[in-house]
Amino acid sequence: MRVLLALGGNAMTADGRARPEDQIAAAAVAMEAVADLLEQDVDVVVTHGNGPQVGNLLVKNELAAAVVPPVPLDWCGAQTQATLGFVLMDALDAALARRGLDRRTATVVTRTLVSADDAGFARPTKPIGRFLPAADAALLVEHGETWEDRGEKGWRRVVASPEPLDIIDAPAARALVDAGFVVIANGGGGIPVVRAVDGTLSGVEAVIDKDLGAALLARTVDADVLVIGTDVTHAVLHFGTPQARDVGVVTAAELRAYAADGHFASGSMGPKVDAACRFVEGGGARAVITDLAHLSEAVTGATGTVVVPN
Ligand SMILES: NC(=O)OP(=O)(O)O
Repeated sequence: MRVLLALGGNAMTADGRARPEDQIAAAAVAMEAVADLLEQDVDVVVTHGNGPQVGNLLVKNELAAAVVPPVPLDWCGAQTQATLGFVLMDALDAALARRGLDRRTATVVTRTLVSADDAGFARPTKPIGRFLPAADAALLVEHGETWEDRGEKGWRRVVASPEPLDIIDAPAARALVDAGFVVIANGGGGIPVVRAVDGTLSGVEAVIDKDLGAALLARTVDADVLVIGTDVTHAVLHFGTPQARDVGVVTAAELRAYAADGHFASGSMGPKVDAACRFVEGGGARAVITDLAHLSEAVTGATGTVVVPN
């Protein structure tokens, strides 16, 4: 069995501040689960989010712009692929060594094609970086940024998030998987690039949704199961109300109907549900949404929100 494991950027950052020590601790938990699966002869490919991390890098760039040249958002995304790849490889190598497993790990810097005409460029939807109180966010809106009320945690900056169309570097990831490497690829949904009429690629300032990128990568590497690791054990109906109810085993059609009824927040559970449905609608056997502590059980469908074909 081959599994694509998508780790949430928020789940990797404890309180959302994305301190290095929190990310290292979360990577250790997640990579123990990966090592468990490898020990059971399950083939694992890993991808990860970068929302908190790429937002923090953008702020550092902006604050330091008078001192050193700032870099664009797609460069920040590329930097998060390298940093999180490094953290995950260190954690995975340690977990493999404890079990005496002889596997090599590799991170692929991954570009993902988007359309320059994508409606997402005109309407920012992807939450990144830290949460702020409404008054602080209002000041940044006056400076031209787009911020959105994200509920009880506060306001969060939103940026363009075009649809992922093609994972340019999937062949490299696939070759490494086939050669026996445990591969980390398409972090942050991939570095968004557009193709000019002459065929050349160039980065664009956006952050792709990593769950939608994961659904595409999972099909590209022929994964049987997509597991989306986040900070909750299940998708929840009537979230935050006395009627709240975990979603267990569900068909893609049933889950899409719940989504159409407004049960899942945009930029949060919404894209995870969409990605899970896309994966099974495209031929995947099962997609599971759960937290980092339940990753290895989730692969068999024993826990979490388990999305199955209609
Ligand atoms: N790129 C992305 O979707 O990251 P998060 O999962 O951290 O929001």
